[in-house]
Amino acid sequence: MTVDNLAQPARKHTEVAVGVLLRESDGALLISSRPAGKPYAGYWEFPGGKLEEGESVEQALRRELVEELGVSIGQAIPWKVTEHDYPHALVRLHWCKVTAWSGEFEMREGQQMAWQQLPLEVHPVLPGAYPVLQWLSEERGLVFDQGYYEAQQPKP
Ligand SMILES: Nc1nc2c([nH]c(=O)n2[C@@H]2O[C@H](COP(=O)(O)OP(=O)(O)OP(=O)(O)O)[C@@H](O)[C@H]2O)c(=O)[nH]1
Repeated sequence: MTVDNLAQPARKHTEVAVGVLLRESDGALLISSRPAGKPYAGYWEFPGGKLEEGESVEQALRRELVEELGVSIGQAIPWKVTEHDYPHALVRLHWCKVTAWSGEFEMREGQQMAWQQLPLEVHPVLPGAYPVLQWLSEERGLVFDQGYYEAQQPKP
């Protein structure tokens, strides 16, 4: 262990379950805007949220999608795990694919949602979602251009 490690306790990860909802008819993906009052309000992201005490990723995702969008998901298929270090939190994102759900979409937190093809037309996109856009692009034989999304970030 280095002196740095002793001086600065490791930041604790915030575990987050995130759903990539894929529409069967055309492969469109669901993206939603972060509600007012949260960090990065107005940024577009994949729906999901933090795990609560004792919850599995699938349980948290199921709960969050009811709370945010009013839909009940079928199976959450674990896909990948990423980490992102934001000024407000060090997050570990558990990405799941979801291809089945029931219920009508309702924006229960005053957010917006959009079914999108790649590259996304909505902006700005939360940087923590870039890796997923890259994997989805690769799966579809498309080029992922991070610069396209970075250019749409608000200027400081
Ligand atoms: N839902 C979601 N969160 C993401 C994505 N990418 C990403 O970095 N994150 C980060 O993961 C964390 C998720 O927290 P959240 O604020 O959405 O969770 P929550 O609904 O449980 O929030 P709250 O209980 O604090 O209101 C945030 O730090 C957010 O910046 C994404 O694509 N979707």
